[in-house]
Amino acid sequence: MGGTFDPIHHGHLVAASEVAHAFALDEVVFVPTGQPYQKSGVTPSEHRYLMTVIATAANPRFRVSRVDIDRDGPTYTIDTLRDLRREHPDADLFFISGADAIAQILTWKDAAELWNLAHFIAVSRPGHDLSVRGLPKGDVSLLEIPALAISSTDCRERVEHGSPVWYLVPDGVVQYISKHQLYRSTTS
Ligand SMILES: Nc1ncnc2c1ncn2[C@@H]1O[C@H](COP(=O)(O)OP(=O)(O)OP(=O)(O)O)[C@@H](O)[C@H]1O
Ligand SMILES: O=C(O)c1ccc[n+]([C@@H]2O[C@H](COP(=O)([O-])O)[C@@H](O)[C@H]2O)c1
Repeated sequence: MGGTFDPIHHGHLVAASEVAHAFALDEVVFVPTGQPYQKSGVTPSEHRYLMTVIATAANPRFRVSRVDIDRDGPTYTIDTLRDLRREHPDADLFFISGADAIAQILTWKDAAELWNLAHFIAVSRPGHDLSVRGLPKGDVSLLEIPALAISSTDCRERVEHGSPVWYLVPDGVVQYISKHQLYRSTTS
């Protein structure tokens, strides 16, 4: 599952857990982006990586990969999947993403080649249509998951305004955000 995870929240974790169950996956690899070229003002990757490690540590089937944060330059899924294929030459690879991300996938770098590298699984997300119109049949699966209307943007804004993020993100992530004073406005 690729994501910026700024911060990781329970929407991500429920999506990963539901897909792992539905597709009988051996493990889910969370891959925090290094430089998500379509987003600005993103928190340094080591913070996002460590929050992802904290959030997934208790689940023996969850793992976090550094392939994207250790690669220089903008993060493209084509490179993520090639790196993961190199690490796991015999694995069946699935790429998990939300309905909002899957809607954009044809705009991603080398989109036509992505389908040869993994099977794509799009999960439902409140506020976004779950549809594979225009995407290659057979290469993308859709999965309805319990709706959690949580976004990283909302979590960041809550912290900035002094509102709680308890139960939106795992407890360890609440504590990590507080310890490192992430998402505080620099002007206040
Ligand atoms: N609540 C959710 N339910 C289902 N999928 C989600 C949810 N939140 C995020 N996702 C999916 O998880 C992947 C990684 O998401 P990302 O790290 O960008 O989180 P985000 O909450 O969308 O962040 P931001 O608000 O900063 O854009 C994306 O494919 C996204 O669609
Ligand atoms: O490959 C691309 O061009 C591309 C463009 C936008 C997003 N992605 C990937 O989509 C995943 C979700 O991204 P984000 O920024 O919404 O968290 C993450 O793994 C990104 O690397 C990939």
